[in-house]
Amino acid sequence: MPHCHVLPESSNLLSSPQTAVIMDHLIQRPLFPTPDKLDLVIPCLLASATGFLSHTLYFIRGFHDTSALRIILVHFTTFLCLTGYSITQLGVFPGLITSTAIALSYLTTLFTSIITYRLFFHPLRHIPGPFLAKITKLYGPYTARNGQMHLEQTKLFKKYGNFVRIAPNEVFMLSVEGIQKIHARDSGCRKLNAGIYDVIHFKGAHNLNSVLTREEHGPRRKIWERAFTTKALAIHEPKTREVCHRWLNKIASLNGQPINTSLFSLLIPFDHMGKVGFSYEFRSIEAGEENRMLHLLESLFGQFGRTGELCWPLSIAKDLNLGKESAEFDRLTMEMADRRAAEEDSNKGDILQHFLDDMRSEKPIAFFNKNIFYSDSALVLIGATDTIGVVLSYLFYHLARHRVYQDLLHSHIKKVYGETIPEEFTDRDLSKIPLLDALINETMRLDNPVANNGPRLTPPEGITVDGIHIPGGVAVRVPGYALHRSEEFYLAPEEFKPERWLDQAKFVKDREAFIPWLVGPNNCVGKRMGMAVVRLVLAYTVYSYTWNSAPGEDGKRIYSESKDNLILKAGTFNAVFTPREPRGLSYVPRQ
Ligand code: HEM
Repeated sequence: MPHCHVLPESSNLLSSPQTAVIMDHLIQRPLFPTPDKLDLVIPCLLASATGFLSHTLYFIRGFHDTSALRIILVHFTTFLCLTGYSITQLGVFPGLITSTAIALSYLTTLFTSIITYRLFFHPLRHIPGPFLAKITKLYGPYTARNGQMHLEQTKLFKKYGNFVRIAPNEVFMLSVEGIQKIHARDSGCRKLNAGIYDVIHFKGAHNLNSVLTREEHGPRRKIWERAFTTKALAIHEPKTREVCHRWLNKIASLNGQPINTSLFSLLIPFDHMGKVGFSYEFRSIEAGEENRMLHLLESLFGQFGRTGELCWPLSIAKDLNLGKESAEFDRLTMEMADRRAAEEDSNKGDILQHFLDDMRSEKPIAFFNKNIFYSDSALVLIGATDTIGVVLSYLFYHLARHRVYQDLLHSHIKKVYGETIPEEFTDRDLSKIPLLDALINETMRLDNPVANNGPRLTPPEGITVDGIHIPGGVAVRVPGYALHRSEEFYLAPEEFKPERWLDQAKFVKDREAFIPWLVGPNNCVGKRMGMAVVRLVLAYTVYSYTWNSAPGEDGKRIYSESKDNLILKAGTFNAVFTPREPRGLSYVPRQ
């Protein structure tokens, strides 16, 4: 029987003197060979020194978010090379352990050095703020966890005062002097390396809002301004009226059913910008839902909101062409821009016409290539949809809750109905009605569309605001949402009081603290059009209808579901519209 033989043979083997030597050796050796302790000390010390030096010589200096992919690749490649080398020299396990120990020493020292510096040596250490915000930018996504960064920031100002260190190298402030020091024409603050603008571009071409230098911004802004002169606005206005009539037709067709006014508040400016920007009909008001392009736009804004404006992940996603939706939005914008560029009747007077005129001129001053054209074409939709959308959303809401203003406004606007054009309103006539602008201003004060305003980097010499010195190379902002709700600048700031804009001495403590359009060379280039659209939509609606909260609508969701996606987005609000009496004034649907 075979195993009868094996047993005696193996027992012979086990008892032989050679086997005893081998067994002794095996028992004394550890299961996995590890490098001798002494072998690791010097490489780990060297790695720690490298970690310290890479912080003090590289990471501490400047803005590296746009180099995130390169930084990760360099570190990863170095680790792979180190591991490969260690394995060839020491064998698999000792090699792996050695390279891991070296990497950990490097990273531990790097992060210890970064955290120690940020807490105890950083020039912003005297500015109060949450502990986590002082050591990591990840505090941004943390505040954005519910998509309501604007509310979280407002709370921080209440807790820490008017200057808050919101990230290791970033200060938010509520200050009128700060607005001028950061945004005025003579300010030394710039967008380059300040944060979010650095990562907003189309294949490297920044749009007017995200261009990083004044030299590039100036000529580009000149072209944009041509699209908003009095003459240009007169060409746009009939298109705005058409959109207003489509909105009224839609209300009529829904025949008293509840309408989510926050949804239509987005569809109206989106359709409007299709017409005014591209001479294109989206017809989403008729459809009563977001089309694919608007859906993508909203989803892209949502990404900004969710990441809390943390730039390096956005930069990596861009470098790696991740993000199907972003690519699809770019593709659709290119298609729309190309379609418009190919149209034979090029003299349409829309916004793109001005871009095309410069691009096709003998000596373009700003639109030097197609990517700039695409980038700014996208901005036409981006800049004018959600901004107007949020103002209309909250106007519908406030006026439903304060019905008295609907009737009051109606009594004012009916006087200018048909004054210039039979059976129509014009923006020129409406702009003479103080109550209308007071309602719009108060809505923008309470729910400032661009909730945070973009960051700017302080010049090398720094800036001093309200006696506080902010050193050079720091990202600074004045977030409009929190500013507009501060008791320091407004009486009863949480209340909807349009009268404050009629009798400013009473309720507005400092008029300079009202910045829905921002100030300085980067203020809103579309301000006049934005106001015109909101005035016309509101006037046509109030003239023809009254509206109330729909049954079951408690008005809470418009705030609880609101999102700070760079531009504020209102939550749902359902209202029921009733044709205004007497009958003669009710709306007769038009084609
Ligand atoms: C209620 C409506 C609007 C509001 C509240 C608003 C607000 C703002 C704000 C606060 C800025 C400065 C943002 C920053 O510094 O990053 C801005 C810039 C801009 N807005 Fe508007 N906007 C509105 C309507 C429009 C319209 C209708 C357009 C037309 C396309 C437009 C196009 C732009 C552009 C192109 C910029 C960049 C200007 C520059 O950097 O020179 N906006 N807007």
